[in-house]
Amino acid sequence: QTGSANTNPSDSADDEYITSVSIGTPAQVLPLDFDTGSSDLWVFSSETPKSSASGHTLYSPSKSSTAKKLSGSTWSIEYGDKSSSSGDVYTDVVTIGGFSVKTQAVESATKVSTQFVQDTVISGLVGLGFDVGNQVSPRPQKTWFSNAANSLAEPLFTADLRHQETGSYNFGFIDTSLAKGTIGYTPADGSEGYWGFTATGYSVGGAKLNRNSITGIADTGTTLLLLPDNIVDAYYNNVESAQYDDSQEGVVFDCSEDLPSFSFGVGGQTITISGDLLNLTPIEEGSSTCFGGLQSSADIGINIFGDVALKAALVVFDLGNERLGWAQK
Ligand SMILES: CN(C)c1ccc(C(=O)NN)cc1
Repeated sequence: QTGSANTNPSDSADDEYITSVSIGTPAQVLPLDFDTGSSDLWVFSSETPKSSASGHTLYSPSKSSTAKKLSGSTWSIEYGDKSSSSGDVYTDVVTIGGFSVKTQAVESATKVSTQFVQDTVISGLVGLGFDVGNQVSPRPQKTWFSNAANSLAEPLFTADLRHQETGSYNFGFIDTSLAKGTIGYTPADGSEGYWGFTATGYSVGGAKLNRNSITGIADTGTTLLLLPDNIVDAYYNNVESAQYDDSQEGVVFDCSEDLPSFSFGVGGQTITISGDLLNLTPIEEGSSTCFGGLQSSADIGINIFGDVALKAALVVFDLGNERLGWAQK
């Protein structure tokens, strides 16, 4: 068996990617953010305070004949950007891309931070990280993919995120036609719950790869490519108008400037992110100052290959072989 779901950028900056997920009987369809950087499936629900829930599509367990309360279980999660949510837990049928998991832990939010309240284009997250990262207590729950893996044709999924166009999450199969290059594989370290890996080097503007290990995570739930300062500086030294903007908390530059590409080595392949993909968006509507897709990871303590990097590739999240595959797109 397999599953295939379309995913769409949430806005003109490709801030997030939205995928429709069906929960319960009859089906309640919610727009969710697939997140390989976390391991909880949580949703805005009938239990979310009305003032926080306004504008969001809600899951109502009381209206689902297959919903069951997971008594005594609660959850609480905080993300890298300090956003957070918490609540209680149901089990219900969850269908993604035509593949159904009958008894999936659906974490219902009784509290959500302002970042989520304001982000009305999504009604929750689908964690696609490793089960060790699940935040349900007293008994951690499995992710949707972990529950599905044994029934899928192959225990893997792929992410094909695109700039301003529809992409896909495929489960149980690899559609190699989505890629231009060969898929290069490298070991994945799931011990922290993330899809951790090590890139072998980087280059700016098509130059020869500087060999240096960059350990980070492949995170569909993070917008930016976040790397060490020495690499960020090496890149922006090639962007004449680049400067650090305190209010924006990142490097900005003239939108009219042609940006160099940025490449990284992984699994024996080189993934090249075009300059266009590295110009994320004007800092404000109509501004001629643009915000960079590559920013520093110094304040986070972990390097994150977020959507800016993932958009340049077809990425294979191979649980069965504990490895990540990358192919140029
Ligand atoms: C506030 N929102 C929508 C978030 C979504 C995802 C994340 C995240 O760190 N994922 N790895 C943080 C915040």
